[in-house]
Amino acid sequence: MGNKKIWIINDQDVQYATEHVLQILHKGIRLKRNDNDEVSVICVGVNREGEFKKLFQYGADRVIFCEQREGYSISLYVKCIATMLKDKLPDVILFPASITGRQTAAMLSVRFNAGLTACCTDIKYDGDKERYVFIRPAMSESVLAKITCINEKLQMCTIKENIFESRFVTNEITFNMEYFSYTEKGLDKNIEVLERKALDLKERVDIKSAKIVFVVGRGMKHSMDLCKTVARQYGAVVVGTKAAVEEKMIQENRQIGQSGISISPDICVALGVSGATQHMVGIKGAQVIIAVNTDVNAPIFEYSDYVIVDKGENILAELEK
Ligand SMILES: Cc1cc2nc3c(=O)[nH]c(=O)nc-3n(C[C@H](O)[C@H](O)[C@H](O)COP(=O)(O)OP(=O)(O)OC[C@H]3O[C@@H](n4cnc5c(N)ncnc54)[C@H](O)[C@@H]3O)c2cc1C
Repeated sequence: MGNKKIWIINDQDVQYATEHVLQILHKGIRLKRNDNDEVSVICVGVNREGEFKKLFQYGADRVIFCEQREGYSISLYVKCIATMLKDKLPDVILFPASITGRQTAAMLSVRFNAGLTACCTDIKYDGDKERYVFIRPAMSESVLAKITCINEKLQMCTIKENIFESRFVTNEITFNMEYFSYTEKGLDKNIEVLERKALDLKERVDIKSAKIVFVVGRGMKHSMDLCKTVARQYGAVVVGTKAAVEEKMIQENRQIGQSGISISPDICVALGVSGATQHMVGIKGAQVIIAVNTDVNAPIFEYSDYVIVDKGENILAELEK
């Protein structure tokens, strides 16, 4: 039973010590069985000493850094980390379940034939089997699956934000930096970044800390303008179901539920939402749920504090100031 190398892959190319990464870092530290196990954070991108310092303050034993000045490209990112992997052979790799993290984890797991568990809610180490055990809800949250990779040594998982807590460890740090060099050959470069554009600020809403949300479902397909107008009047953020995303009523980053985000607002007004379990897991933290649905038997009513059997449009018209 050798010493374990626990890796955390950063999903950013400038700001490395994000809250999400610090949360995963704290989990990585708790997976150490003794002082010889080592937790490393892997950073690919721009040299940022202040960010590295924060990673050490939050408990990283080592930062492995590969400088890439050309900006983010998934192919470069994956190839760079793959080269590091071959060289340094970690035992377990934890990724943020962000778009970049998920893409990178999927591509690397195929390349290395490694086990990959998506969206873990906990990780343990089984000393008898010398394997990590990845825990996550399955079958509509009715069971907790414990997943172990039995075929390959390398094991990976992705972790959503706010599953673990970050924890400041110390100001007395050692800058244990390891520099890694990777240069992509011109011909290998099959993706070119033409333009980098920041998201429209209007779209950067802080959904997680919203106090009032209007959740729209497919039933509101023809009433989105009215819904947005009324939401604005009440200072509410408009989010929705997977069906609402598929119908292009809202953007993907506003999807609530199992494959989206979880919210815990003070008031959640659900309009035209049927109440599928995959959706309800994302709003179960709401203080008060008010559901409006034309179907008296809509499952969402079972989870709601107030129910209104009516068209969503009628209720919005009543609410409009
Ligand atoms: C692996 C997996 C992951 C998933 N992840 C998610 C997830 O993260 N988030 C998510 O939301 N879903 C998720 N789903 C999909 C989920 O199972 C449901 O299909 C989805 O939530 C249904 O969305 P909906 O309620 O908007 O649509 P529908 O089920 O079509 O419901 C529409 C509702 O609107 C009502 N209605 C119709 N007209 C009106 C009106 N004028 N006024 C008021 N009510 C009206 C209807 O009675 C109905 O109840 C997932 C599914 C799977 C298999």
